[in-house]
Amino acid sequence: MLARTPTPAAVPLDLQHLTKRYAPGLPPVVDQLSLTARPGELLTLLGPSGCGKTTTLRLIAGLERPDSGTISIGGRDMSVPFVPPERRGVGLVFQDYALFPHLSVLGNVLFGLQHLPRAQRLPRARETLALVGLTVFETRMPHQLSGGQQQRVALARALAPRPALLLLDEPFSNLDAQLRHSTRQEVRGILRQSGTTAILVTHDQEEALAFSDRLVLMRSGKAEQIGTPAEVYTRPATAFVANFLGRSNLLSGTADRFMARTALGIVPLVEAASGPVLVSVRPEHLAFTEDLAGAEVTVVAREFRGRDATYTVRLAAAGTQELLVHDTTGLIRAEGERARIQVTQPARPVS
Ligand SMILES: Nc1ncnc2c1ncn2[C@@H]1O[C@H](COP(=O)(O)OP(=O)(O)OP(=O)(O)O)[C@@H](O)[C@H]1O
Repeated sequence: MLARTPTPAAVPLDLQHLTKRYAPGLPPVVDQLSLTARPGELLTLLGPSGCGKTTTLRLIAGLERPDSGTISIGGRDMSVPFVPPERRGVGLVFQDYALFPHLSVLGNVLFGLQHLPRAQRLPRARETLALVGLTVFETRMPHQLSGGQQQRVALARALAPRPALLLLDEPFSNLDAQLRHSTRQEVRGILRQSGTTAILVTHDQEEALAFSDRLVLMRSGKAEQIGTPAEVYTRPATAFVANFLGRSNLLSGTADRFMARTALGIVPLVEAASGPVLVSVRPEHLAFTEDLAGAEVTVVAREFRGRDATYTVRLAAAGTQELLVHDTTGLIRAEGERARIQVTQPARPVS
């Protein structure tokens, strides 16, 4: 890739109590959403289908008007008076790259630069193509490029005007698994290099964990939890977050400070709690043990993946309760086999 080209300082986004209903009387699809993106941050809106991710992005872009709440981009209020999409300094990249088929790669990137003085357009377009590593393809037509290359052209077209904020709506979902992975890493590198603040929408938890500096876990239009991927994964605030981000075992029990009594025995807790509690234990935080203090289980099913395996086990002390145990020892256990398991890391109480 060519040398880094200077771009203006990235300008953050601030949403306060943003609310949007598509029809009066219906529940809001974006509900009192407040969040702030830091300069240069890659922030992901993650959540199940219909939770309001795309609507939030459309509100930020100015393609929808909020019912209440405020949007400010680079410290500038977008709501009163309403700032139209083309005046927001925002770049958009969608799922279907939507390149102009009759324009070359260079032509596609130049298209968004009509507002610049003529002499600046070509150098800016070429500089941006260099940033995304497509200089040698500038005369190609879109149909002569791979899906990943087309997506990089779409990114270059959105980045060329140097937007204060880049909005990416499921931009990798049309790519096959391998290309998706590499394109995602490339795009992440390009955004980092250009210092762009970006908001990504995805329903793919692995993508959100790999791409983001912080993620916003959305549910029914609200932010259920905001944090770094590690924070949200290791310390899910709610059972919904624990289940949505990776697999999780939820156990009910009774807490007394940093311990909870559960069907698995005494489980240490990352934070103090008291009384009835639900704890989230990741499958990788459970292990088979020879220790007689371990909880008795019967192996119900095995998902063998070569390097590791996930077992479904039934707890002897809890009737039908089943747990997932991630195992990296390589020791194969048969279905129906009896074994013991223990918790290897403190668990998190969730609401
Ligand atoms: N123009 C519209 N008119 C009425 N309802 C809409 C409109 N656009 C979206 N909705 C509804 O608003 C809710 C949120 O939609 P939105 O597209 O924001 O969700 P999402 O989280 O992006 O979902 P997905 O991951 O499936 O794209 C859904 O119930 C959807 O049906």
